[in-house]
Amino acid sequence: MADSILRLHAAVLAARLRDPAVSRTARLASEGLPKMAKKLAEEAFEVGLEAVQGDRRRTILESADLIYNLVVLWSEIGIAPDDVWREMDRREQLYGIAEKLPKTRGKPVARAATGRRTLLGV
Ligand SMILES: N=c1c2ncn([C@@H]3O[C@H](COP(=O)(O)OP(=O)(O)OP(=O)(O)O)[C@@H](O)[C@H]3O)c2ncn1[C@@H]1O[C@H](COP(=O)(O)O)[C@@H](O)[C@H]1O
Repeated sequence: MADSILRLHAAVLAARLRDPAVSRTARLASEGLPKMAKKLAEEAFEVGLEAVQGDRRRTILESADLIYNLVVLWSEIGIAPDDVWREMDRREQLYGIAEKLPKTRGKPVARAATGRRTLLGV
């Protein structure tokens, strides 16, 4: 899936330069960030709606639309997939460590270099 999103990101960057009359991506780019944000929110809602209605197939279709609109929005503000992958890796390493530590008051704790237990301020 990561490769698909990388290919989609490259295609979106290229499509932004095309004629808005023939490219949806170029049209979204010409309409600007508020329109992109609106479309992204709409698609997120549609994913949830189809899932609640039990329509697996349409949930998959709407999920692909959601990812497309997310990548279009990323392209508008200079976010590349790798930026998001790095954050996901950071969380995995952080929470992965936390999973091995006893939790206190519902929050994971981490053992500081000094050996003192501290709450993860995430
Ligand atoms: N991956 C996608 C992609 N996914 C979804 N969509 C568009 O997003 C629409 C789904 O959102 P909506 O249901 O809101 O669409 P809608 O019903 O037409 O609603 P409106 O926003 O038009 O009112 C689909 O009808 C597609 O037109 C996509 N359009 C383009 N791509 C890819 O983006 C790249 C650039 O393509 P162009 O934008 O066509 O140049 C190519 O690699 C394409 O494959």
